[in-house]
Amino acid sequence: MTEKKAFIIVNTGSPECNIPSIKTFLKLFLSDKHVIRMPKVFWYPILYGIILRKRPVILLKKYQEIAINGTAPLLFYEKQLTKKLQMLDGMHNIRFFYANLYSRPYIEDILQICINENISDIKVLPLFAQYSGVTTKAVIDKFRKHDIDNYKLSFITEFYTNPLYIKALLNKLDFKHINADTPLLLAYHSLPQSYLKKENLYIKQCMNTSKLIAEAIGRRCPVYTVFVSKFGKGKWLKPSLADILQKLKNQNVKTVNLMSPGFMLDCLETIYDVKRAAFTFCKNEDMKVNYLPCLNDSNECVEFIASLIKQ
Ligand SMILES: C=CC1=C(C)c2cc3[nH]c(cc4nc(cc5[nH]c(cc1n2)c(C)c5CCC(=O)O)C(CCC(=O)O)=C4C)c(C)c3C=C
Ligand SMILES: [Fe+2]
Repeated sequence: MTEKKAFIIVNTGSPECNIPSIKTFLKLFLSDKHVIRMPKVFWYPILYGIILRKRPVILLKKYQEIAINGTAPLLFYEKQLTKKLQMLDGMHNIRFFYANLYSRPYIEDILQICINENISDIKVLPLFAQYSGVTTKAVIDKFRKHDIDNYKLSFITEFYTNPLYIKALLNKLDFKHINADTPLLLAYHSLPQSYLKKENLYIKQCMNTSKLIAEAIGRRCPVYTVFVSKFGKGKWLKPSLADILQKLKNQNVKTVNLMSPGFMLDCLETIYDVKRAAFTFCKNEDMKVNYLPCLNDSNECVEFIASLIKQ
């Protein structure tokens, strides 16, 4: 009998556009020890007393604004990407799934399907190009917690050096707009500075991703690494997107290109904290911003993931 195989792409997830779903999503996200490293006795009063009361209302409006056909963009693209992978030639012996850390379908749900269907070889792709304890490790630990005898479990991580990933990102750039006067800003999710001792690898990998992109475009324009989506108080990784836009404004720069290689799929963070934040700044300052979407369900992204499966 041939071995049954599954390939699972995994992300943080996104809630449905209603308050209870957003509350559950935030509760799971912000109770995860990979994400919040403060002792629970100090953290829970803030989480339950303030965040879970106030933030869902603010987020509901944002998720409603960015929804695609009523669905959060991250969930929309995960579904599309999985469908396109399943339709690829030569992949009919593999079942493709998407799963999430903090929203439906949860990792546990997909693992249960694999068990029910006697799938014994499971390959997991956490959709984070740069390794972080917050994201990649959270995915690996969740799968390992449910590890069961008699099935093979493997992970594909830290794929930022993969030439097909870089090629897929480059494909988003319009080379007509790449010149010495038009800086390219590359956005990655920020982290609290207090995490840096353990997360040195993450920063190095973000910087190296930017270097690989700069080299691939022949250093034809200035390239800046920026960190976005600071959450709460305290010091986070810098420079922020706002810091660099202000610096470029002071240098009289008129146009910038902007993309988010730290995110495979467009989501609240890329649409609000990257795209909208830059548009708002540039509108006020009379600058132009070309926002380049994430890889999402593009053919180049499908081709890149297919190459990982064949490895
Ligand atoms: C301390 C809090 C957080 C850390 C650290 C953090 C790191 C981190 N996050 C991503 C990717 C995503 N984050 C997303 C949403 C999100 N992130 C946090 C908090 C931290 N993230 C919160 C509270 C939320 C929920 C939304 C909000 O309240 O602003 C998402 C999904 C967004 C969506 O569309 O639903 C992604 C993806 C990375 C890569 C990362 C560190 C490397
Ligand atoms: Fe986040």
